[in-house]
Amino acid sequence: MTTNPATTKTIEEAALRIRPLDREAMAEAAGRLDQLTKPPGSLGKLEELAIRLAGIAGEAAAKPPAKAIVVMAADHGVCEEGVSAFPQEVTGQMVLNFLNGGAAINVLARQTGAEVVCVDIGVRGELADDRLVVRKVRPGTANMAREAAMTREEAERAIGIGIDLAGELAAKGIGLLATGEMGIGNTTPSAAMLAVLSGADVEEAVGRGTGIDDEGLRRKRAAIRKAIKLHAPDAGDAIDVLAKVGGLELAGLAGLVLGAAAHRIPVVIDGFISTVAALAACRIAPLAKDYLIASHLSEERGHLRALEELGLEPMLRLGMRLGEGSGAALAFPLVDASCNVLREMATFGSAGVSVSQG
Ligand SMILES: Cc1cc2ncn([C@H]3O[C@H](COP(=O)(O)O)[C@@H](O)[C@H]3O)c2cc1C
Ligand SMILES: O=C(O)c1cccnc1
Repeated sequence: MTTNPATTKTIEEAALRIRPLDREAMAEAAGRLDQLTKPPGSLGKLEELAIRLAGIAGEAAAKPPAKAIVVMAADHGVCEEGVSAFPQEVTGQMVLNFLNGGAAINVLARQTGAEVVCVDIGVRGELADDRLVVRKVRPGTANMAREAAMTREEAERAIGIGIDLAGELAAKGIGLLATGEMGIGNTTPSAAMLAVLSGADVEEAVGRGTGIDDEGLRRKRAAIRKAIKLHAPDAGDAIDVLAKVGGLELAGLAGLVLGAAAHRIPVVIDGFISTVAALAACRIAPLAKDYLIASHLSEERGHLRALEELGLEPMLRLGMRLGEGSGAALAFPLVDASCNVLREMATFGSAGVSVSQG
């Protein structure tokens, strides 16, 4: 398979730039949390998050960060196999909805003052709109049940786009990123990737996505089994898996995770599709895992398995199965809460509150 040395280098450099968390800053945050006017550990996951954010930022009490949700949009050739409850043109139609501010992600982002950055990384057809970030690698993937979804070079280019975008947003002052996606059919490549990367049964990895019926579910499983058999993706090579049975937005989001971690920026991961993209990123650069915050547990079958594969525990369980970054946006206030607890709560000493007797 051909590769482009420049893109291969972008990925390698980002992976090499990812550093372990700052243990000193984490110890300082943990020490401070124990001095605050509350029983030790009583703020549960907020405390764990505060400690990890300190390790990412390299300082114990950083301010709530400026936030952006990157919604990567792309089409999927595998839709020909009848794997989604919705027609493929909905991808482009929803991109316009995002740009006009009418989608669920726009509402949820507005509530937390987050920016939505919508990227065309592989939508079929031209979407002419100044507000759209156009970085199209190709107009949709090929049907993986018949041929590889894309070439390795294209997968690497899509990963590189995500890496570069994280860098551009970091340079603009964004301190917290979230993954979002739009791509009719994309739960199919996500399930295929999960099956290959985790060794899970196709049955365990595949869910109903937008709500396909039993017949559709059978077609979806059959398409995935056929694609895996046909291309035999190498489970030890996440880029091979992305190229053969993945998607352009999945590759772009894997790159976003790598780029964010390289810039010491935490990334809030949304649902099933986003988690599979993050899993691919962590197979490329395992240290990226410490920069991930799992927002919610999606209803989509396979999501729990994907989270377990990463060793992540979601903060919310709301029965959602939308994607777009919707669950991630809902977790933003929790990130702010953990920052503010560390910065604003009084200590036992400063407030004159008696400490524990044992
Ligand atoms: C109107 C609409 C808005 C969406 N927003 C996210 N998705 C979600 O559904 C799709 C994945 O499900 P499947 O693999 O079954 O097609 C993705 O686009 C995902 O982002 C949507 C789906 C629809 C129909
Ligand atoms: O969890 C998700 O991200 C998801 C689930 C179903 C459909 N679209 C997205």
